Amino acid sequence: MTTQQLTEQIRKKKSFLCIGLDVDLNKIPKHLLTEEDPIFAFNKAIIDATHHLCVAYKPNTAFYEAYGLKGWKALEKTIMYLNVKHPEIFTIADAKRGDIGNTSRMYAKAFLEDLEFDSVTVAPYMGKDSVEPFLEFKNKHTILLALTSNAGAFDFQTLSVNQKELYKQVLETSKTWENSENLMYVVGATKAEYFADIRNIIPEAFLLVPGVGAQGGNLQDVCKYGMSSNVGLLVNSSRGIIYASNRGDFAQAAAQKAEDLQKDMAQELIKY
Ligand SMILES: O=c1ccn([C@@H]2O[C@H](COP(=O)(O)O)[C@@H](O)[C@H]2O)c(=O)[nH]1
Repeated sequence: MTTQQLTEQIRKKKSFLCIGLDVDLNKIPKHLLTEEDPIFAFNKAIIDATHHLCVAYKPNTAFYEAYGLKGWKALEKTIMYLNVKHPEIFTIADAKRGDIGNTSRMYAKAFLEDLEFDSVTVAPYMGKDSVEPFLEFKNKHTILLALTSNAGAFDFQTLSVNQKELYKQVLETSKTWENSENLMYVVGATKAEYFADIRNIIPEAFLLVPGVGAQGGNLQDVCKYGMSSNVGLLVNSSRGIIYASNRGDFAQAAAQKAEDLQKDMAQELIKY
């Protein structure tokens, strides 16, 4: 999917919501545990109830890898279901990969070619040759960790390197890489005061913004400083939506939470 198509979907649905599919078998409704594939059954119900309210889904691969082969199968079924039933929805493999080039190429193939995700999250720490193999895929996107939502972001990302904060150096340097037009960036909603500086360096790039809902980030602040002329934001909520209820009404409860966020987003889209 191109970023232009993504912006069109955002305008059409009046939403830049990304729903995180972080499935924990200890948190899903008990009655689903008797299903042949409880993870997929949960995801399918959530997708069926929410697809009209969001423009992206983001399974965090940790929640699938933790269940071994069964988890990976459930991830494969989920992405296939999305690609067949809702090809207009942007998909993100939140895998946070990155290794020497030879290995990154295999990660890129796994997520962008084999599983056919639209994008994958990648850590910048190993530099240019670890990221460029992901960028080679046409109309696919590499979402680089820039300034993450957790407290540990201040351990390294905001440290000064040659008089510049490291996350700013990541933004600047990554713009020089081959096929850098395929880059998006992760910036946490909990760091809204940094968005203006970030937009000075990357005015139009799409930002994946986790941290509203369970982590306490504020949507209005993110939009005030982070929205670009093409919107340029995908705001993610995972636990705050998918675990709204653990009873029979879980999918409707998730849809209600997603609709609350979508309505707030529609208001923000009018403002900017
Ligand atoms: O900086 C980051 C990068 C990734 N994440 C991931 O996003 C979701 C957030 O889940 P919530 O339940 O809405 O808090 C999760 O998969 C994280 O691993 C992030 O939170 N911050």
